[in-house]
Amino acid sequence: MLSSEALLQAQCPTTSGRPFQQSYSTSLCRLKPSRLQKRLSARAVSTDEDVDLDVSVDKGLQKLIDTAGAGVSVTSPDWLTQLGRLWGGKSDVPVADAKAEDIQELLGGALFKALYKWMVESGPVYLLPTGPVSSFLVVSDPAAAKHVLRSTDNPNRPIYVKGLVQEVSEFLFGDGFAISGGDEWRVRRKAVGPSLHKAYLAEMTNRVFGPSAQNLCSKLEVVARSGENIDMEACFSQLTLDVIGKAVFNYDFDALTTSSPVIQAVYTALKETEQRATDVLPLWKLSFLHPLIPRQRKAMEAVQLIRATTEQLIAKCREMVDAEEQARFGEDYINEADPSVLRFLIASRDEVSSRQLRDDLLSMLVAGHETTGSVLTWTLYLLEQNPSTMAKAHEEVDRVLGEKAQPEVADYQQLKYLLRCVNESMRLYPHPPVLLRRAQIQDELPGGFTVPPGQDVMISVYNIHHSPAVWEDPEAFRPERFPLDEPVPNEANTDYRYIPFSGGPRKCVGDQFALMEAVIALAVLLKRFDFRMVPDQDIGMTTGATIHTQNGLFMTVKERPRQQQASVSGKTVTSPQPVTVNA
Ligand code: HEM
Repeated sequence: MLSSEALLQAQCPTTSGRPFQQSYSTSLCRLKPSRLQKRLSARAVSTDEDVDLDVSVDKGLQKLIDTAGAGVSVTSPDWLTQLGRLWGGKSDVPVADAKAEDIQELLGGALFKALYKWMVESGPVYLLPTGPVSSFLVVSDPAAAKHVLRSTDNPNRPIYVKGLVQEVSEFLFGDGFAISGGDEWRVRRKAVGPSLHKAYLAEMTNRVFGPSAQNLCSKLEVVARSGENIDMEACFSQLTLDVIGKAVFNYDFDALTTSSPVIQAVYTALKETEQRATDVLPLWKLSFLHPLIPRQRKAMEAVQLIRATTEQLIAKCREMVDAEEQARFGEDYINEADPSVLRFLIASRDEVSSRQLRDDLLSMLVAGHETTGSVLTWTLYLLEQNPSTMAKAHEEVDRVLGEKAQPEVADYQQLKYLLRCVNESMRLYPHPPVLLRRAQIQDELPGGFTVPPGQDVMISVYNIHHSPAVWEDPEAFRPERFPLDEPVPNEANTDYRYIPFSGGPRKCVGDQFALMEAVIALAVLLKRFDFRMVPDQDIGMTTGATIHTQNGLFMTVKERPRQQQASVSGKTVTSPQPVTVNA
């Protein structure tokens, strides 16, 4: 295997340190706006030719707007590449040869796949022009990714910030700590992080992860009896909303049995953040236009729904916390009736505004829902596609669970192979597939690339995880590449070759929560059922912050032979207990 440094040197000569963005902006500013707009309109591509707009914007711009609120992003048509070449100065950083047709077939699909193609052509560090005054420095090298991630919001090395992520998702996360930076972020992260302590995760295992998965089993039982098929991606999205609702707010969305508008709202809002990041003309920056643009209207409606839900839940919880409980607050504080993150934060008497609390909790709701849902979707898909791996997973689940219908914490620790299946699935399908950062000052990446101040950097986790220079046989689903007697893979023990939860100070705060939730859900489901893909299905791939299928993941479900299943009446089984706000 090539080391990351060797890969950099072999494929990418060093740059002379030209400030990329500055050279684009100054050069392009010389173009008359009307000419520029004409060019943009001519090249803009859309998947929806019949966009129905009730706004009076320029015809050419209409194609950039997606009334569906999902699916259309426009990035780097080839004239921008040519401009990149023309005004690229003396820099040796390769400019991606992005052709409109490369993008066209991926629109509404998996745009991050184009990043892979350009990595193969241009090397692990290249420049991707994305607009008249913007570009991304795309990084697909573990050493460079490690450097950037560890220098983000690092008080000792404050080089990178979230930058564009903050700009494009502020409408959703507001003051939430997932997008803030500097001291503001540090204080909030210190307050929220401890809420996910070990005792809390153990409590979640028994009260939330297992019982919620059992609720999904009840739904699947009906499907198994009828012989119909079911969209497992939708099921996992419902399951993870139920889990995060109970874990963060002690609230049961009951998404598995009633349709919850929050699911669509979260998807619409996340898709909007992605679209904002890749729009050639950032109309979203003109907030006075929002009421006139259907896509923006939809996004704002989605955010209002999520905020209103969060505010109601906080108000209910505030009423319940009394002084006695606050006095009992300690590092591993758990309220027996309500062990939620919300209760923890209110009981900690954290001096924080209602808005800050709302946005922090909203951050956790959004960050912890779709991500785990997508991990479950792709893990089940990969297991179904690889029968020998599925057989090993079944064997482990049956052996470890025995008569139990759901694992306890000690069992979770024994479900090592299933955890490696989840780890490997997150290598092949990382959520999100790219991480964004912005350089605040000039920097130099390992390998000698100079990053000018203000440069947006896109770390392609997907590329790192799929690069043949980093992984042997990268496209194969092989959980065995992470041996059971070695530590669970993470960014530190793989030297940033494996970064599904990011790394450095901004690493995911819910990584252990998510792994436990996913493994427990899969164990409960595999114990009970056999899953088969509906034949001749084109599941496709698209993104909305996480990697989704395009058409759902339809499966038939069959109860496994009785002797392998748990005895639901057995003493070891923790029966599902619905969590309610008033509990
Ligand atoms: C498998 C599921 C999950 C995946 C793949 C995932 C992935 C990530 C990644 C990659 C980041 C870092 C983004 C960056 O560096 O720009 C992140 C941040 C974050 N995640 Fe997760 N996450 C998952 C589950 C969760 C859960 C369950 C929660 C909450 C309980 C959560 C809460 C957060 C928060 C609050 C942040 C922001 C942290 C900060 O900026 O300090 N995530 N997640």
